[in-house]
Amino acid sequence: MKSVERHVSDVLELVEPLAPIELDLVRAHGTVLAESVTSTVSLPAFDNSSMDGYAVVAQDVAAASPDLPVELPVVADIAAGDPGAYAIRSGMCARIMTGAPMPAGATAVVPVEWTDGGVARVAVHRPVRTGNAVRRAGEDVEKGTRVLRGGVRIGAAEAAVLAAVGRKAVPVRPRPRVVVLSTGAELVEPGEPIGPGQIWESNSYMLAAAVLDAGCVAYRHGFVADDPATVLGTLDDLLVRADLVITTGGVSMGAYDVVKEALARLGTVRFEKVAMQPGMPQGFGTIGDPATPIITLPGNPVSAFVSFHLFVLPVLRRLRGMPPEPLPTVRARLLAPVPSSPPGRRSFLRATLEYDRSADGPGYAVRPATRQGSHQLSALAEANALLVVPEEVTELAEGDVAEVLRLPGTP
Ligand SMILES: Nc1nc2c(c(=O)[nH]1)N[C@H]1C(S)=C(S)[C@@H](COP(=O)(O)OP(=O)(O)OC[C@H]3O[C@@H](n4cnc5c(N)ncnc54)[C@H](O)[C@@H]3O)O[C@H]1N2
Ligand code: MOO
Repeated sequence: MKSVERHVSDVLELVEPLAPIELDLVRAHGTVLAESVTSTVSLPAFDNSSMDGYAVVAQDVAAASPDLPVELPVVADIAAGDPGAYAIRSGMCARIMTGAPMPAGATAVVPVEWTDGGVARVAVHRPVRTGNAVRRAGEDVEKGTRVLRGGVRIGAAEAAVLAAVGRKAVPVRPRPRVVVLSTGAELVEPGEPIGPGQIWESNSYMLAAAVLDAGCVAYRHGFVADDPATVLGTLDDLLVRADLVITTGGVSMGAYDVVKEALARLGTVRFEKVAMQPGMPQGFGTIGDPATPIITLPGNPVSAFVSFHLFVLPVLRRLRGMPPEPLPTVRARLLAPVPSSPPGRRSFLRATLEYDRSADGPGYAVRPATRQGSHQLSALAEANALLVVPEEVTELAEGDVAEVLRLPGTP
């Protein structure tokens, strides 16, 4: 059987980062910057006050005290946004607001709280250091320097710095468009009546949500029945929308394993067994012209979920222009044993990870769920992590330390 690592590197071969497009800042949220951004301006662009108060020559108020305040005439009143070119000399001051440009000649700002707040004349009660409450031009960003590296995801802070340096649009890699298609004759849309032997379809909802959580656009097609011609026809119609297609179901050994049957004929999709539990039967390749990458996940819901997080997430990261990292890993002490794990296959057990302050010192602790079946969605919904049991390990005792993958969206 194929190793997990080998399968990750094989599926990653399917894709390249998407070609950049120019997007308005509002729409760029959640996309990934395609190249570094250099500022054409300094920030702040001009010396300005960080407080409401009075711009002074610091030496003028060096002797100021509550008992012996220094009184100065106020020769200007400068608000934020004031375009005027003001200047002061020793022996005078200007009232100034936060963000307003410093008048030429001033060396510090006295906060209004240290004065009597006068309008024509002001009494200053305390001395200030040179530079007090002054934000210098360029102390945040120097003109010509890089403010963001290519490859960063545009979130709140990134949007702020881009706007602050005056950028309206940026080159980004767009959100990948991912088509999700389930297969199976037993499937019924949730909300519809259900008959004998039927189940409500859940994989396409799960995967569409996981795709959205991964910063991509999801097209949930729902499901098609177990008929190769229908599967191929449906896929053909969906390809125009897709940077990646994900299917679930129909990849194992069954008599009606429709995805395998339909796609194996094309010769561009490989079906293999990966040495893991759950998620053993996997397929990947390309379909259509131009070739669109496709990853076919097993139908068991927990198997599809685990496979998505191990194999599809790195592919989506690469499409977005990010390093195709695996899920973040921590080592954690087991709070309960793992009685058995299949030899030769790596188990990914649903588990709850918590930060623990036990007598042995603080660290992570992990509790494997009791229901580990590939169909047991309730345990999956309670889990925030996947506990990894290596191929050569068949059981773990309480207190053993193991590797744990943190699922996205967990604190
Ligand atoms: N003889 C063998 N049987 C099976 C093997 C094997 O090696 N030999 N592998 C097992 C493993 S492991 C898995 S995983 C499954 C994978 O099967 P398929 O990918 O072919 O999936 P299906 O047979 O279509 O469905 C499996 C299971 O999941 C339910 N399912 C499918 N799609 C959905 C959906 N969209 N929403 C909710 N539930 C879904 C389906 O009803 C089945 O119960 O094969 C094992 N068998
Ligand atoms: O490997 Mo399957 O994916 O056990 O359920």
